[in-house]
Amino acid sequence: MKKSYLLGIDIGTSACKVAVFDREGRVLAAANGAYPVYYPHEGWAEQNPEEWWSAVCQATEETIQKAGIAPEEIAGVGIDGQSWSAIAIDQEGKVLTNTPIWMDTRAQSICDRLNQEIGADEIFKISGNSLQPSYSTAKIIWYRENKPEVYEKIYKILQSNSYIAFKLTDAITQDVSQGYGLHCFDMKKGCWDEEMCEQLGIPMGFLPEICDCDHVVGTVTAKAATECGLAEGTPVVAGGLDAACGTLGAGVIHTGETQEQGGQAGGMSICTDEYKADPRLILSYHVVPGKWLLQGGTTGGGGVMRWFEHEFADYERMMKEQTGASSLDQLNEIAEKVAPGCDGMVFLPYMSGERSPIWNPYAKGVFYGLDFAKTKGHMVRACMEGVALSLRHNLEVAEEAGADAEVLRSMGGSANSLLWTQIKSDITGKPIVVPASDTATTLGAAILAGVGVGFYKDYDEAVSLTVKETRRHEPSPENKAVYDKTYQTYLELYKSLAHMMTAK
Ligand SMILES: Nc1ncnc2c1ncn2[C@@H]1O[C@H](COP(=O)(O)OP(=O)(O)O)[C@@H](O)[C@H]1O
Ligand SMILES: O=C(CO)[C@@H](O)[C@H](O)COP(=O)(O)O
Repeated sequence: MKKSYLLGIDIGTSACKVAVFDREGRVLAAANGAYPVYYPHEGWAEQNPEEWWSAVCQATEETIQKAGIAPEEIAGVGIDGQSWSAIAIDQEGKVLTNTPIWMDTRAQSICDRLNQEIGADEIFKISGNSLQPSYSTAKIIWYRENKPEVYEKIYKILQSNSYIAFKLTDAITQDVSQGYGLHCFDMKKGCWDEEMCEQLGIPMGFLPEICDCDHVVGTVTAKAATECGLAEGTPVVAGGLDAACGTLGAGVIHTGETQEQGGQAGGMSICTDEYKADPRLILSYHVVPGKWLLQGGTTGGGGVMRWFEHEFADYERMMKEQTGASSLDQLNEIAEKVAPGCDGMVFLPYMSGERSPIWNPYAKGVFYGLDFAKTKGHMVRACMEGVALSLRHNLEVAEEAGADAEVLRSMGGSANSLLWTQIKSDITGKPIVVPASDTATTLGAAILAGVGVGFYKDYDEAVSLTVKETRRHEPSPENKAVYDKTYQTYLELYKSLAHMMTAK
């Protein structure tokens, strides 16, 4: 049977997305599978990888069925996933406990201790990243100190995409783009650093061998085929970090090109061909060989709207039954009626502490500027502007680090909002191109599979065939002038409140 299609799987924070693409990047069908984030204590955020797998199985079956193709027509599968998991599996491949995810900051005191003992500069020199609790590193040590019954059974530590690759193929892998989660990963050489592993107290035996993201790690097993509806024997590539796959799926593969992301998390990734680290930012390898991504990664992105909708949109959900407009679309409508600058309201989007560039796990979300004249529309718009202000903050720090962004290429669910994308363009003063919103990340994963199985000659060919511009936003100089003032308030607000945002 002719192998004409590629399948991409994305382990996002709010849901897994699966999509099947043809060679030109057209989406034949897509499906989502939702799962919860558990917040058992303040600062904790966990997910159950077995729930990811169930969601992947359901969404993959649904996608193939909706596409109306035979599973045998799929030439390859690529998987991408959220960063900084610490999925502990035993010798039989059983998940030993829920994994703390990238939003989880429970291990702050372990980071403080290691930064003191080893030296924050020494750790940064090897890893290109400052040691913070959101990364995988301290989570593994947390198991040792707080869950010895789990720790003593650990065979390997996996990342989100490598766990799904394992469920599909039985192969235990670690791709190069997710290496940045561990501070014993040498960010200049792209391999584990044995000495730093030892200093940090991470057994080398826990860490799978590093491979390229487009490396075929195995084929779908008979068991996985029955569970998820793929054909036994379909090649699976290692895949990579979701932000990096979304970057590829948004067409960012050359130095200086920049992705802007609005999934649960927000931020941006600037593509570079030289090692350029800054302790205030995040550095990873791109999924495209020979490139790095200098990232701004915030905790509040699309997730802010998701939270707002969940807590405050009962009315809009009720109205959906009458008008057919989704609650998110209705929130966009009321926000659009409010002027840029939100009549002085400012929102700090630090909804799970904050990652770059302030790195404060105790930071909190703040609405500033409420009065009796303010409406729900003001609150929605302030949320959108706050996320865009954190994007500008990261871009300015990246500029200080020597990485300038000119045009931003958006990806993730937030790019569905024309208003939010325009706000981001106005606040940053940068043009924004939108190739695809919901399917950019799965497209990136599918491209990795395509390059891995020889469906595409190289990344240039894959991107030129599959990535199309769907719309473009130009910054408005008038709005930018208003937002320049809002930005100063935003910075000032955190500076004034930071002394209250500390450990209890
Ligand atoms: N029309 C919209 N307006 C505003 N936000 C939206 C809209 N559509 C989707 N989003 C946001 O996109 C986010 C989901 O993006 P997605 O890329 O699927 O996330 P993840 O990969 O983290 O699961 C949600 O948090 C949601 O609030
Ligand atoms: O940390 C990063 C990238 O470095 C985040 O992008 C997370 O990987 C979460 O991704 P989403 O669930 O928001 O897509």
